[in-house]
Amino acid sequence: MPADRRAINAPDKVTTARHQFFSQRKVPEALVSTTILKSWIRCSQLGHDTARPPVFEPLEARNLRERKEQHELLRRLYRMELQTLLRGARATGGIVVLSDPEGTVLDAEGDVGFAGKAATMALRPGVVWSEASIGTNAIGTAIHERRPVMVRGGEHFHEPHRDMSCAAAPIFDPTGTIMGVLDLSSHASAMPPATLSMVRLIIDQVEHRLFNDAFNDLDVVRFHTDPSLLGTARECILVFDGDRLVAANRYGLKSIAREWGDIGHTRFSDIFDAPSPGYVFGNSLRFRDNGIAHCRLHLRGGRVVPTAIPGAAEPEPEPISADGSAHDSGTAVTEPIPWPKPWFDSHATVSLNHAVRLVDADVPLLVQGETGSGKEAFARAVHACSSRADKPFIAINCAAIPESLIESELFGHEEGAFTGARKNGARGLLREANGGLLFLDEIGDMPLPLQSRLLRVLQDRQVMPLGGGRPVPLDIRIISATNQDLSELSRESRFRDDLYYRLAQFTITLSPLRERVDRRLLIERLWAEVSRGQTRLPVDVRDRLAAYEWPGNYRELVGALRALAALGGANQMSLEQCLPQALRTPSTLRLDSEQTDRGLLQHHTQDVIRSALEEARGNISMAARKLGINRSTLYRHLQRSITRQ
Ligand SMILES: Nc1ncnc2c1ncn2[C@@H]1O[C@H](COP(=O)(O)OP(=O)(O)OP(=O)(O)O)[C@@H](O)[C@H]1O
Repeated sequence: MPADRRAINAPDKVTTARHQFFSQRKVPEALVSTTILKSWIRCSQLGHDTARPPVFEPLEARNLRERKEQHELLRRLYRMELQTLLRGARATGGIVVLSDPEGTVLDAEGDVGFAGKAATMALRPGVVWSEASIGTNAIGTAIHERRPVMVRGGEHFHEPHRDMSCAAAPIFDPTGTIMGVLDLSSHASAMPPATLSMVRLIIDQVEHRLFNDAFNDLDVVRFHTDPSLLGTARECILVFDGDRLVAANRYGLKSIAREWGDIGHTRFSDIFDAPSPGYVFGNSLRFRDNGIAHCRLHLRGGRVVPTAIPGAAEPEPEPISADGSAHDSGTAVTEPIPWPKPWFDSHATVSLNHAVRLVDADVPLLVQGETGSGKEAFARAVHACSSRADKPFIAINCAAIPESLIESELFGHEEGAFTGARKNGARGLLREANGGLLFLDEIGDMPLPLQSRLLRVLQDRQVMPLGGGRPVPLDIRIISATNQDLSELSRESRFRDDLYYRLAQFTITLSPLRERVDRRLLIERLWAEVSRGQTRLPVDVRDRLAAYEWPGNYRELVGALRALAALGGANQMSLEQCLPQALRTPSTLRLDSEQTDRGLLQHHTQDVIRSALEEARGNISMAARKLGINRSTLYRHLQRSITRQ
């Protein structure tokens, strides 16, 4: 038989597969995709018989109308894309079909000729195209698989459907629930393989629109490594409530290697190098693995973090004067310099993650650190990332309240409890913090008698206001902070050791700013905030700032940067001139960190060489072999260290 006749008469793979599966009850090997094969198996188990047409009952007109109303948002989004879809359908002489999440066809339009034929095959509004109802088909199988599916000709379960091919993809809402399915169907032979890609592109648009004007009360992070894709349907979108991922688009999930099921269980700090979106500034987002993406943040309350996306400029905010009223943009008024957000390094971020878990698990924390090292900022970040983020955060500075008032401030009082008591009494800060987090700053300065009272409150989990009244149950999480050595104070009996053990069930020590290795980066970020991104910090000024000891830690640094921005930001003075006095005196500067690094490296190299020589009992060749370098290199190192000494 000539080759061409053989080709014409040979059954195609799908026909062979159907014969093996439906007639011979065999599993066809490599003739159809596993998606189709699995669907055939499912449909057989559901009792479908390929020889008989499926039995279905279309919805009555009234029920169909109701169903359409129920899915009005889906249909509106679909209609926005309809013209493009119809162009695609016309090209293949096919129809566009929209179904609800159960597979009920809501709308079907396109080529009149094919629409008539499709209707005879039951592909018309009101009919449910689930696998259970119709057998293997693109709509039902896409719903089952939760992904785009193409079903061509004989891949359909039932014989009558062999005449058509369908490409369908589910539309996901931002939490991963299927909202509906979009399908393009045409004559079996007319469907080009690219049809499914086109359906996917349309779905991208529909899903992207779901984020417009939504989530105003949450933080929306839009990002992409390619800045030109920001603002398009292919940008990655993640939505956070505090630090918890609560919604996303498919691109967002894919970029962070997560799935729909991870929504609600993933924290911002699991992915990015910051505790929550509120801690990101500017238009770059750093991943934990150090990758960088361009981003655009819409923080809760409608605040948009400024970015520099071409063609997507944000409207200029109206200038606000110190008293809060808007003023003419022409008036030369000095605007208040912003207070920058804390920017944690990787050590503090790890501690933050631990702290959030501990606080959520009701384990009291003690945060230690020098003055200005960010203890309160840290506690606030813990609160913002904890499950109590929407509950109160009450900070009490035990050193700042006069001793005579601490008791009533903390525990509250009844009316007339003491001379000067408030008219209707006071709830007290402990009760203000009920349900939320209490931050006891400078706990080491709490007077001893009050320590006993606080201990009792913590043990009994209830507070009794001064002057009597009924005890009030308390549900608070506690973070205490100190810049003193609390264990030392307790050894000297200046702090109750039982209270110490109660409050310090886990201790976190924040490092001083001078020990932070990414000081240059930190300074640049803080500067970008205080200068509103309008001036660049000269490299030498940045390096001087980075090299300073900063005894007042972040508080001092932030103060200096704000002063620099106020004086030099508008270029009235050079930034160099505006440096604080202490920074203009070279003796207060530490070694430049690169020099320090170089010194450490040299020191380390000498150590390694010394021990290799010791092990080799002074034998240069053997020591060089141990070190994996040649003898001349080792001689050069030895020569250098001798000249240095
Ligand atoms: N990691 C950080 N990055 C940038 N700024 C920070 C950081 N931590 C704290 N700050 C800023 O430094 C200032 C002082 O911080 P904070 O009050 O938290 O320090 P503290 O350790 O509680 O001080 P004290 O010991 O005096 O109570 C604040 O303006 C805060 O926003």
